[in-house]
Amino acid sequence: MHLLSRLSCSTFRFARQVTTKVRDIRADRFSPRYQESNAQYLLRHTTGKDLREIYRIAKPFRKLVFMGTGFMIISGGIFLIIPRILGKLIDKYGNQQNLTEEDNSLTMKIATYFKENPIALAGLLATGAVATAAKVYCLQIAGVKFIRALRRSVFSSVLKQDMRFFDKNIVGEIGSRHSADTIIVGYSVSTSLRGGVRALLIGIGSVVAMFMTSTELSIVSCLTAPIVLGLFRMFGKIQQQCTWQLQEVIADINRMAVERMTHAKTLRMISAEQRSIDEYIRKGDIVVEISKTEALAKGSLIGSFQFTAYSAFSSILFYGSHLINIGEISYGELSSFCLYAVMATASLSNISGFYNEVMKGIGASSRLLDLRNAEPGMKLDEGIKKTNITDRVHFENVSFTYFDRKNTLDNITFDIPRNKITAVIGPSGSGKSSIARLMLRLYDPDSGRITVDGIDMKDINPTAWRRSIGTVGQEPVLFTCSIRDNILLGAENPEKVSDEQLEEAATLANAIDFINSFENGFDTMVGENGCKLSGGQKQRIAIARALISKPKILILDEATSALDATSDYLIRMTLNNLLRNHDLTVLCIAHRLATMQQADNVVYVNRGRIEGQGSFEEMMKIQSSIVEKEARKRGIPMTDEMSKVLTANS
Ligand SMILES: Nc1ncnc2c1ncn2[C@@H]1O[C@H](COP(=O)(O)OP(=O)(O)OP(=O)(O)O)[C@@H](O)[C@H]1O
Repeated sequence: MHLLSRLSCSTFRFARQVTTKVRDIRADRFSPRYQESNAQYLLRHTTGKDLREIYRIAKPFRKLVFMGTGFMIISGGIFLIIPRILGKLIDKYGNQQNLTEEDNSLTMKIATYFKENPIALAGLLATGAVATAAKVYCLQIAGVKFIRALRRSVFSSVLKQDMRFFDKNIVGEIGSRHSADTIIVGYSVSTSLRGGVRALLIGIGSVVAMFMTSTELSIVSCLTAPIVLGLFRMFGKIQQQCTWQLQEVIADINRMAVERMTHAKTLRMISAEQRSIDEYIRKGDIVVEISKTEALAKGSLIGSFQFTAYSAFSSILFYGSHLINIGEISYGELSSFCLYAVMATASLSNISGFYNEVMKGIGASSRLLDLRNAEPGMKLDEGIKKTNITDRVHFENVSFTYFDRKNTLDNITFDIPRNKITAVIGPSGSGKSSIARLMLRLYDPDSGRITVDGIDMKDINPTAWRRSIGTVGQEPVLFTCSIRDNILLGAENPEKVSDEQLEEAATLANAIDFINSFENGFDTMVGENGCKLSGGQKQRIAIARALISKPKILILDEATSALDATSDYLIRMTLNNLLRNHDLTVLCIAHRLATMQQADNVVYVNRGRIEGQGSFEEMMKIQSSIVEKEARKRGIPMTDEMSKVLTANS
């Protein structure tokens, strides 16, 4: 007893040290974001609602789960009965001295039958093996289907979020969650659930069989149960904390690795490879550090468990041989008891693994369900389906601010009339692209309103509206597929677009010559984010993508900034032709007034406010006063050269 109490005291002391270590790692290394994700936080926030939701996602595959569980019961039952049969056979055919009475029990009859028909015993074992294989198959497929359903719902929910969601969240990390966390949840609902339910069934079955075989020996074995449970509780908790922390750090490492590998060219240009490698190694060190603590907790748990189990076995054997001597039990019964005790011990260890995996799965699922259930502020497909402009788009006292920023646009009022080119010019960071984003209804204004032919933009279906707009952004984004597929992404029904239409869009965008110069023409792969193309080529493909659906509205945000003077000129001519021959309304964003000669109306934006608007000629007249005002604001002496600044590069 004294030894036991000393042992438990030192174990508690050790556990306290490990817990403190975990806390220290957390405090030193993690931002509040990580701290929020610790075990208690996640458990507190994992509600019955989450579990019900997991059940709802898994519901379509319940047939497979039930079949798997059925096969598990069959195989578990077969393997549970075997030790009992073997024990009976040892007693009957092993010259047993203490067997005084004739055994007419059902188990003995079954044992005798199998002794006389060994092929039937082999058949029973084979049935158990087939049931095990079927169980693994059913539950594994259920797990894969569950992961697919969970991923699908998380992916579609993330893609349907409004822009403010993406401003607030780190996309790389969401990507990592989407791939890693779904696997963890899927693993816990399939593999660990399979192992856990099996361990639970076998564990309960073996304990019942132990009591049926010898109550006295069972009581002796059960004396160690509180120690085992205490050990599980202590070390299991530490292990859980480490596991959750590991998930957080690994998500961060993945995000960083993908980002740095994607931008390897930029890293090379700024010679930041080694710094990135060092950062990666530093983060990897944190993983090792947490893993060491986890391994220490795991090792201690297994070691103490082994110690307790062997002590219990020694007691069973000592006490069991005493019971044989006094004729309380037989050799066969002691053998059966030992086999059941081994099974119960193995189950207990499996149950602890299962508990850890399920806790891991619950932690991962609560984060995934948060993503899945996030409600977008703006519904993608609700509202009036407006797809053209009959009069004008009107910005009326519009103010707008991004998350964590102040006054991006401040009380702006201007018009974008139908069939005209409206240019928005102004210095960098003045809010020009934000106007384009509001026009696309990527965001809604904080105050004021934007109307299209008198209809408030907030009542317009964003998807239908955006489909009617062709957009070329400042940094054209291409996807990792062929030139053809990149252009077709702009079409509502790509399968209905003919090769002639594709070539027409490429010709209008002045892209056809370079596309034809490639060996595979439109089927040339553009590489990750178009890395196999030049900036100007990417921009021209983006212009072709914007033109493929023959939009009624075009938004060009510095759309020709990466083009040479000739390509720029040719595209401007194309737009002029389109304007003349088609019903086209254009919002064009540029830094310099000089590039906006074709504009019907020019709006000058500075620091989120409109500081002047009028025709190109009118704006040319007032531009030097704008530059002068700006120079005065910044305390720069005005020179003749500066008044030409807006016309530079014309
Ligand atoms: N997603 C965002 N979240 C927070 N702030 C943003 C976001 N996008 C832009 N901003 C900020 O809003 C302001 C206006 O940005 P905007 O992109 O509209 O400027 P711009 O006039 O188009 O600049 P540029 O000519 O350099 O492209 C800037 O101060 C910018 O830092």
